[in-house]
Amino acid sequence: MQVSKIDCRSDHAAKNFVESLRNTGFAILQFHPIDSDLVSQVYSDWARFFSSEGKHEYHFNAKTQDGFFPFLSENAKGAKAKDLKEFYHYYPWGQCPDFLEEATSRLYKQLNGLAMLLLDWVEQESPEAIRKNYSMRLSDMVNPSDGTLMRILNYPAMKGDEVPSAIRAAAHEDINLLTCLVASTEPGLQVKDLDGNWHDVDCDPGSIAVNVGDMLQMCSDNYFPSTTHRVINPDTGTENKARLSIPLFLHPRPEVVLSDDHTAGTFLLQRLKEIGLK
Ligand SMILES: O=C(O)CCC(=O)C(=O)O
Ligand SMILES: [Fe+2]
Repeated sequence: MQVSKIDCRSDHAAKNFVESLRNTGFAILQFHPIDSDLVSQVYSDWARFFSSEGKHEYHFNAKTQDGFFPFLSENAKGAKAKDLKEFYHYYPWGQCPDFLEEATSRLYKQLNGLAMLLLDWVEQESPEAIRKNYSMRLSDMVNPSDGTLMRILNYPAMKGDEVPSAIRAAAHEDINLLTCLVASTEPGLQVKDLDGNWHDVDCDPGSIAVNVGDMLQMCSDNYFPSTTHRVINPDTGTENKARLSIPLFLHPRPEVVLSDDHTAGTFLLQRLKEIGLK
């Protein structure tokens, strides 16, 4: 299983992108419009945040879910051990340290803009029989939406005393419609094929990985697969560095209908309970 790399400048970008989502649940974007200097700045600013004790003053709000989630807060659905990560949920309306606000909000806006284009590509390239299941245009489900969040993740260097079964991010599927993941500066992301084998996602620094979440799988009647993925631990020695990554999770407004059984709101609540965040 090889996740395709898409040149966003190509005339065939939309078709190739959607074909890759359909086949693997993932696509890697190259030559995309996200400003790489901004990405570098956001990474170095947040590395500073995670290395400071001040981070604990921004502890997440359990009701609104914005803020800092300390190390070992979250487990993947059904996983016993907690993931070896700490992270921050950034929403434009939520709490954010002053020194991070300007660059972080700029990156949020850029990623959100890219995501609208990608949803239009998905819409345009969906077969008519699938498109008719969408309760509205896909981009209208999330534009605007207070639920879309940017997660800044820090996987600290391994200390050697971790629970043996714990990994950086245990196998999971994303809950939301589509995820735009700013490539990490370190490897580790893997995707699972239908036979249960794991494959490295060859996501060079500078690229953006995009993947289908459960909500798009649901509203496309399983046409697009919400593929299982995980982040594995580094080898010990020189490979053992902290790893940062930044996914933007596109969440429709709560009242948006996804299927006969679920709105985005009811589905999200069910999943947050399953992963220990509610
Ligand atoms: O860190 C990564 O590369 C992936 C993170 C991820 O899959 C998630 O937070 O849902
Ligand atoms: Fe994920």
